[in-house]
Amino acid sequence: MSDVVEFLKTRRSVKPREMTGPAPSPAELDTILTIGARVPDHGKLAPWRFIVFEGEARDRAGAIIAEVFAQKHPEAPAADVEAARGALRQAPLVVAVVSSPKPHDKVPAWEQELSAGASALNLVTAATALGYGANWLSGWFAYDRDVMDRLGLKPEERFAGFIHIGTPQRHSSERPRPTLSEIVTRF
Ligand SMILES: Cc1cc2nc3c(=O)[nH]c(=O)nc-3n(C[C@H](O)[C@H](O)[C@H](O)COP(=O)(O)O)c2cc1C
Repeated sequence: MSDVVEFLKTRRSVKPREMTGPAPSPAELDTILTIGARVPDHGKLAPWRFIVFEGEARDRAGAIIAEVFAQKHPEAPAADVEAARGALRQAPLVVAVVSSPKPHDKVPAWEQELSAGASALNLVTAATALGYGANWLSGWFAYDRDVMDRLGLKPEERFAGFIHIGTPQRHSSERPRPTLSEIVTRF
């Protein structure tokens, strides 16, 4: 079996709390983003874009997330506000995948959204192939219009997810997978 097949058969996500620095170097990040942009994309519309949160940018984004959370939950305990503030702070690098569908008479928005999902998985796969840990996560703030606006999303855009990337501190245990007989039928 080729190394690539073995890699794909055994790839596992890493929890952000089990990641530490270093983050990918600038050259490695370029490689990861380049692979993220190399996905099936009907009509070559590039219906996705990436926002990189690294270093103190994670704190600026966290301050926005915490502020929106506190406004909407004035009774929330301080610990919950702090958890919101730390949403993007565990991994040293977070890349948001923004689904950015373009009006098109032949390519439905659904296909463009699927392409954004492919892009998110390619980022996870590329980071993992370079020896980093990665995890595709969302969270309430990924769907909150105020957070979305303040992180720079246009009205038609949504987050496909946040890809947390860092150096794994330990090996992730296996996760149950569906058996093929549960998910495969033959027509
Ligand atoms: C769009 C999307 C959002 C996700 N959001 C979360 C999340 O917020 N929290 C979480 O624990 N897992 C979330 N996951 C699941 C993880 O990315 C991942 O699938 C899971 O940890 C299993 O990882 P593995 O199959 O890559 O090993 C999300 C997955 C997708 C596709």
